Amino acid sequence: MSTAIPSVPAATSPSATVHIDLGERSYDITIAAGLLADPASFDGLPRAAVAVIVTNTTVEPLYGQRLRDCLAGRFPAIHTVVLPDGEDHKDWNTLNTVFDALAAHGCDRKSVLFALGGGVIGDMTGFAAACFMRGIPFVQVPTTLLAQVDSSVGGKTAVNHPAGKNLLGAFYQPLQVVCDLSTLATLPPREMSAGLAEIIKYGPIHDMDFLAWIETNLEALRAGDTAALAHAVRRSCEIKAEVVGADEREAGLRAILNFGHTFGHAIEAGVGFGVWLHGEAVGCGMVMAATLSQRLGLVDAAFVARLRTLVERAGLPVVAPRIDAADNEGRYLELMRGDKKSEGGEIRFVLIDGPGRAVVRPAPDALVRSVIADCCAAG
Ligand SMILES: NC(=O)c1ccc[n+]([C@@H]2O[C@H](COP(=O)([O-])OP(=O)(O)OC[C@H]3O[C@@H](n4cnc5c(N)ncnc54)[C@H](O)[C@@H]3O)[C@@H](O)[C@H]2O)c1
Ligand SMILES: O=C(O)C(=O)C[C@@H](O)[C@H](O)[C@H](O)COP(=O)(O)O
Ligand SMILES: [Zn+2]
Repeated sequence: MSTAIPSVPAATSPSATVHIDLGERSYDITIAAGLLADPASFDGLPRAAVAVIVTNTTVEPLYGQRLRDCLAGRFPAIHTVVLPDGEDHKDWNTLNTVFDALAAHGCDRKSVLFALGGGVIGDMTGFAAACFMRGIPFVQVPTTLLAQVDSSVGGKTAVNHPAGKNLLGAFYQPLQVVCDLSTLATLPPREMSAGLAEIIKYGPIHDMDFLAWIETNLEALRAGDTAALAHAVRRSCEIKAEVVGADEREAGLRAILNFGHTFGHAIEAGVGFGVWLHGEAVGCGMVMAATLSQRLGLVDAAFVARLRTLVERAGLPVVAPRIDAADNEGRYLELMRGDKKSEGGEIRFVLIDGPGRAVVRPAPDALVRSVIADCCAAG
């Protein structure tokens, strides 16, 4: 029996280049297994005296030398800055240690930074590049699924603040994004699941055919099948490039990429950064946002159930944590009022108003409270 959606589309090539066009600037996202074994992967880059690789204690022993070997013929001096691992280190203090290293290594405006790691390293390196000498070039070399399908593309860079997720940051684009799919072979299953959350996100907000493809290919993706991963990374980057190309600085459309994040960021901050992975919080946040969409009459119960089932199948939590023993709903609302999409203290949610279509709008507090109460673990 044949199905309408093949398990991996015949057109999927093991390698692809996605172009992101931002008007005055543009860059390529190259996707293939083995890019870190080939110096030609970095052929488009300018030559400079100094390159600095920013990575962490987990990724450096896995891929640091491969990247240094790739860059050796291009940069006379290559330095490596190894940061502590974890979302709880995505902060101003750790960022400051990057500035210290750039100054100590005599970096100038032509020096090139390389972000080698997941989204935490990518966001911090990008922000460091945006700030140092008012802006130096940087390259994204994402090594997690989440970073390859989302964080390395589009130029949002940031660190966290105790008052909120990604509160300090800049829009600052990389020169190039190099996604070596073979790095995903060492990624723990929990981190693969976290990446799947951001892949699933692209379905409800933009492409229901892609959602159906993910449903069919979920086991292959979780097993690390290269052809399936190549398609998921390519399609995710295509959608993100299209959205960011239309609205680089989130004046409007780009906010749809925040589906699941209003609730999700409240979860991350509420339980403490690093306790729930970003992708876990986004997965659960998407179920909460879809539930709110249903209660506003925008989608039906079957849509919410379909999304919830997929999030659960991806190995992600679908029951939200309690974040305050005395006033759980109040604490969620308080954290969400500090979200970057809020206006005048009014929370604006990314909601689904039809399969494959998102809208950004406020919702009555009482309704939001009912969603939090029903989606959270029992007290
Ligand atoms: N800028 C954006 O548009 C954007 C988009 C989505 C998420 N983010 C941010 O990205 C961060 C989450 O990124 P993440 O999920 O990649 O988390 P992460 O950067 O913490 O990486 C996850 C874990 O995997 C390890 N790791 C990385 N590559 C590995 C590999 N190949 N093999 C084995 N282990 C590896 C890391 O050391 C870390 O322990 C959050 O801070 C989130 O806010 C930013
Ligand atoms: O690129 C975007 O735009 C996104 O919103 C992608 C999100 O997945 C990502 O987590 C982003 O960092 C969230 O940004 P924020 O502005 O809500 O902090
Ligand atoms: Zn995200």
